[in-house]
Amino acid sequence: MSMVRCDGVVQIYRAQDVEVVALRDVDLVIDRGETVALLGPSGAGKSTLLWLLAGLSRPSAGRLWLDGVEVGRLDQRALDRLRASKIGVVLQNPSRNLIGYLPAAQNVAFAQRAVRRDRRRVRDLLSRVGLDDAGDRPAGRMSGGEQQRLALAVALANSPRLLLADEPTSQLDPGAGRRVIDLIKESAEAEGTTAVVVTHDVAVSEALGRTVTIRDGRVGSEGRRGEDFVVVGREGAVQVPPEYHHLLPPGSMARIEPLEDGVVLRRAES
Ligand SMILES: Nc1ncnc2c1ncn2[C@@H]1O[C@H](COP(=O)(O)OP(=O)(O)OP(=O)(O)O)[C@@H](O)[C@H]1O
Repeated sequence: MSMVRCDGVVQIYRAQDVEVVALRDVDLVIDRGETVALLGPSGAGKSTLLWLLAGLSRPSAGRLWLDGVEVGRLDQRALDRLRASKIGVVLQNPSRNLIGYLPAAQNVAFAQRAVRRDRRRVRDLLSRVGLDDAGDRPAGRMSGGEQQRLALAVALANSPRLLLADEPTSQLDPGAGRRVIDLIKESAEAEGTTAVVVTHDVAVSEALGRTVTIRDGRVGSEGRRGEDFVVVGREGAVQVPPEYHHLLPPGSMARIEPLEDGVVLRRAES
């Protein structure tokens, strides 16, 4: 069964009189144990999608399943329970994941409140993010990079089925970034944790099993094993990647030439 299934997911923000369509008809299936890098330009809708997958808001339209359960059918309490027991989240600003006055180790332990407490896992996670000796330090007194690593330990504390992380290496040097990547991959391999990671860090996207690129609120392309593919969306729509806009600029006319295994798009001379 898939861990994540989005079926025509739409997300609209309403601020005063203005509506922003952040996601439009997102179709996406992520299997259990997959590691996915969510890529795309600023404002494309990556954080919005992550927020929905975290159960932190509900889609404006469309259907979303997490671990086989349709989110729209859960009441708030059931959704909170699903989040606490099955989902781990690293938000973009790491301090938002942490309780500043609590020592690091207690932050990790607190994240186990909905599952069985496991002190060994707390110690092990702190060690794997390179914070072995920092367990007694209040999270609020840690550097941005330390908080970012602690936030990952907190997100993994409850052995989540689904790990969601928004730019988890943005404040880390390459060595610490590598540890974070390794921990995400090892969790997937050893525990079957599905991971979806928003990132601009090439080291992260290259290390994960699959890339999904969001452009203008849609799944524009996907990459597997180093090869990129455009995705034919609903009603047959395809996004021409920006690197080919000089050949086929947005708004230009094109001819479609059928081949046996697909079609070719050629700019029509005006
Ligand atoms: N709370 C909000 N209210 C109104 N509009 C919002 C809100 N959050 C996001 N948006 C808008 O929704 C769109 C998608 O934003 P989102 O943060 O999901 O993009 P992103 O791909 O994560 O960008 P970045 O890489 O810069 O973080 C943008 O146009 C953004 O301005």
